[in-house]
Parts: sequence; structure tokens; C-alpha cells
Amino acid sequence: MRELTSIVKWMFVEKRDIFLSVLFGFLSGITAIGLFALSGYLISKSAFAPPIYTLMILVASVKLLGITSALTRFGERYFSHRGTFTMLSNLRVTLYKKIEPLAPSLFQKFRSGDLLSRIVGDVETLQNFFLRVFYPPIVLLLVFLCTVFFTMFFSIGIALILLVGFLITTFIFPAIVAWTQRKVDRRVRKSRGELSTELSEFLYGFRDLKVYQKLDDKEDTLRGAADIYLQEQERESVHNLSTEATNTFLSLFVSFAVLGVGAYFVSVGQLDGIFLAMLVMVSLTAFENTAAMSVFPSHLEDSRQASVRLHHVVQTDSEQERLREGEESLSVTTAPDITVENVSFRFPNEARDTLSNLSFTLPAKSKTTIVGPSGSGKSTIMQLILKLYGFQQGDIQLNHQSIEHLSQESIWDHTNVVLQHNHFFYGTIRDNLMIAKEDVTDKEMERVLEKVKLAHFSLDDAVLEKGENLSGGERQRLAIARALLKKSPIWFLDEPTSSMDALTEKDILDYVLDVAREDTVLLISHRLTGLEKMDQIIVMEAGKIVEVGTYDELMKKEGYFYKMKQIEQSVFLNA
Ligand SMILES: Nc1ncnc2c1ncn2[C@@H]1O[C@H](COP(=O)(O)OP(=O)(O)OP(=O)(O)O)[C@@H](O)[C@H]1O
Repeated sequence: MRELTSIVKWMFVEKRDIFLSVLFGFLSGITAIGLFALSGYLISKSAFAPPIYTLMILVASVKLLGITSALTRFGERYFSHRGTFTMLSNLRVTLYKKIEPLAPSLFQKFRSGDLLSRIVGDVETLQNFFLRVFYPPIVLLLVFLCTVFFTMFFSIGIALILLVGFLITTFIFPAIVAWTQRKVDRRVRKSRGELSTELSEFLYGFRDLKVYQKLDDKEDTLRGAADIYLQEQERESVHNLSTEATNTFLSLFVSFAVLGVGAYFVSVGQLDGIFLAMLVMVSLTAFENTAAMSVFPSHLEDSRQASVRLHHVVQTDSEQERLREGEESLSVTTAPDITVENVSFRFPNEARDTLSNLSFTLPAKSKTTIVGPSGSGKSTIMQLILKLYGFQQGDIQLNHQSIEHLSQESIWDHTNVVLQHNHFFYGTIRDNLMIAKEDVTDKEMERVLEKVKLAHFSLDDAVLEKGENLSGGERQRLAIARALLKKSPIWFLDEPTSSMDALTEKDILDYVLDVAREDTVLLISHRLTGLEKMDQIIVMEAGKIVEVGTYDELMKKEGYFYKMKQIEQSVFLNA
């Protein structure tokens, strides 16, 4: 319940619609009871042939109550739905704000399908929280208290029957149902998450599954997950329908009890017979509203589980939260120096350190390359400087400001980043370039495209999702074009030219280094060519730095770098 309370706090920012929904719900419930009570009284009274003006007043009142009831019902629906949509948007915005700083470590904890099912499905589920869980019981309680109070003027005994019936249908029965509901709901939710996970894996991996002829196996798994989900949904529907039927039976039973006991009271002279039909109508109408309580446990449980799952996604320890609150902005106008001091890092749930005791400095405006075998931790160090992961030991400073105290956004703001895999959005070349800078002109973009040898594209050319219609080298050049437009004083380039031919690679890297001559550049590279012009080369192996120096120094030393270079040359000559 703690999770539900905190999620509700994010949702219930706008309180006006909540108040209006309760008010109109109450007015609608009470006027509906008034309408049917008066109708019952009118029928009984007509049997005694009262004066015509009495009938006229009664008929006019019935009509007035009918119109009021319809209008207030409309008001209730209008405000409750408007409130629900506002709450959902509040929830989505708050959730996004909380999730954003947690990426990419979030993918460490959740598979993407599961995450999607939580962010979309569970948020959607919570739309029922206000509509079916929060305000209907408040309205029901208010309407019932007024009804019981009204009935007391005619018969205390019947008022007591209504009260007992109310307690059973509104509290006792839903509480029993809620107890069994937990298990049913948990199974539906679990199977939905599994189906969503399988489906997203199937879609993402479709091409590879096809090539490796494993499509049928995966389809079977997917069909199995879908069947389980359907079975669980069916079980849930049967459970909900039987709950609804039992609740209706109990409500009708109370109205029969009112009729029977009322008839007895009339026969012993404790109740005027003219009010009997009215009291039965009151009971029937009042218990009509308790039908909503039969779905209350299922929606409460749904909302509770959805909030637990959402809470789990955005959970951060309070220490991290505190640090985030005290963060400052990185303020640099020229290229800063970057110092890494005794940094050790281990990915969550991993047994061994990925980086151990790393120390190096990137002087302001310097050009540094990190080289090393695959898996030695080159990309990881870049991700730590970008504050995408928090490290366990050591410190990283930008211009002597520890990144622990700097906000992620301000670091990214001052950095041009080209990663190994860059994302491209469905749209045009222009849309994909404008992510770097919104006020960039077409001329600037065309110039940059030309510099990265993409002049054959126009800004209006289509880009498919994830850049599917571009070659690997074109995707990398487009990512470099994006970074060039950003014009920030720090450059992080993670194998930005690995899919390009040697000539294009050389031309583009030369151009980038020329543009970045006044900036601090960190380039991760697999290839050991063209490193002569770098100010320093850091050689890594198995998460440790094994050598640092200029190209000439490292070659002269004839150590690890020298050996790597020899191997590369021999592979090149043998190819
Ligand atoms: N999200 C992750 N969770 C757990 N381990 C990871 C994660 N990402 C990378 N690793 C591991 O950390 C180590 C270093 O990875 P990293 O990507 O930094 O290597 P790299 O030197 O950049 O390799 P490459 O040249 O192949 O890109 C590898 O052993 C890798 O398996």
C-alpha cells in the first residue's frame, strides 16, 4: 500500500475535479433515490384518489428530480473523466522525469518488453484507480448515510436492514473478494508481462531468428505465452462475473427483506402502508449503486500491483536522491580538463570489477585515444565520465569539479557524443540532425553533410526507424554530423568510424580533429592507424591501464602497444 500512496501523491495534484466528482456523484445518487422514492409514494398515493393538485405537485417533482438526476450524473461523469485524464498525464510526466536519470542502468534491472509493459500497461491500469476505487466508495457512503437517516423517519427496523445490507455489500463482501483477488490478478499481470517481453524479443530479433531458422521455435514460445495470458484473463473474467452476480443477489435479497419486514410492520400497525412501496423503491435504488463495489476489489488490487511495479522501476536509494538534489551545473565556455582518479567500477549484479583503479588526465584541449582489446573497458570509462553509471570508488573531475556534484544534463550539454550504436528516429535527415540543436539552419546542416561525405542526401530524405535504410557507415557519418552541429567543447567518440573504409575514415577523423582543435577530445579506437597526431594514447587491458604515452614514446618502449601494432600490421599484410 505504501507504493500506491506515493503513486497517488503524483497523480492527485489537481484537486478541484476530485471535489466536483464527489459532489456531483453525491447529488446524482441522492436525486436518483429521491426520484424513485417519490415515484413509489406517487403510485401508492394515486390509489387513494387524492386531489388533482396533489398529484400534479408529485408528478412535477418526479419530473424535476428526473432532470436533476440526469444532469448531475452527466456532471459526475464529466468531472471524474476529466480528472482521470489530468491525473494520468501527471503520472506520465512524473514517471518520465524519474525514469530519465536512471537510464541506462534501468535495462540492467528490466528487460525492455517488461519495462514497456510497466510504463504503458501499468500506467493505463491506474486510470481505474480514481474512477473505480477512490471516489465511488466516498459517494456511496454519503448517499447511504443520507438514505438510512431518511428511512429512520418511517421505520427504524427498515433503516437497520438497509444499514446491515450496506455493510455487507460495501465492506464485508468486497473484503472477502479482495483476499482471493490478489492471486488471480498477480497471475494475469505476470503472464501479461511475460507475453510483452516475448513479443518485443520476437520483433527485435526477427531478422536474426529468420536467418538462423529459429522463427518457428520462438513463435511457439510466443504462442505459449499468449495462451497462458488468455487462460489467466478467462479465469479473471469468471471470477469478476461471479463476484458481480453474488453482489447483485445480496442487494436484491436486502430489498426483498425490506419488502417482507415492511409488510409485517404494516400488518402490525408499525408502518403506514402508503410508505411501503416508497421504501422498497429506495432500497432497490440505493443498492443499485453498490454494484460498483463488486468490481472495487479487482480494481483496487489491479491499482496496487500496478503501483508496486511502477514504484519498482523508479526506486532509487535515498542517498542517490539526496545527491541529485544538491547537484550543480557544469559551467565551462572553453575546453575543460578531465581527471580520472583511482576509479573502480563494477556493473550491477556482476561478480568482478570491470574497471580497477583507473587514473589518467585529459588536459584541456588535448586529443587522447584509448586503445585496447575488445571488452577491456574502453566504452565503460566513457559512460562513467558521462555519468550514465555511478562508480563505486574514486573520483572523476571536469575542471576540478567532481562529477558527483554535477548534473548529468549539464555534462551532456557540454559534450558531443558519438557512440558505437547511435539511434535514429523515423523521420527525415533534417529531423535527425535537429536533435543536436534546434535553431540550426538548413545551410549549416547541408554544409556538415557535405563534410561527412553525405552530400548525396537531401535534408528531406526519409530515415526509417533505427536508420534501417542507411548503411552502417552512413549511420556513423550521420551521427558525426549531429555531433559536429552541437559544437560543444568536449568530444567523446566511441569507435565512430569503425564501419567506414580507410580513406573515408581518415578524411572524416582529420576533419573532426581540425574542427575540435580547441576542444578536449577522447577517441576510442580499435584500429591503431593515424594515432601519430594524438597527444596521448592510453592502452587498456582487462579493465586496467597498461601504458600511457605519445605514439612515438609507446613505439620506442616496445611494450604492449608496440606488440598490438605489430600484430595489426601482420594481419594487414596477410590479408
Ligand atoms: N551493461 C553491462 N552489464 C554488465 N557487464 C557489461 C555491461 N556492459 C559491458 N559489460 C562488460 O564490461 C566489460 C567492458 O565492456 P566495454 O564495452 O567497456 O568494453 P570495450 O573495451 O569498449 O569493448 P569493445 O571494444 O568491444 O567495444 C566487458 O567485459 C563487458 O562484457
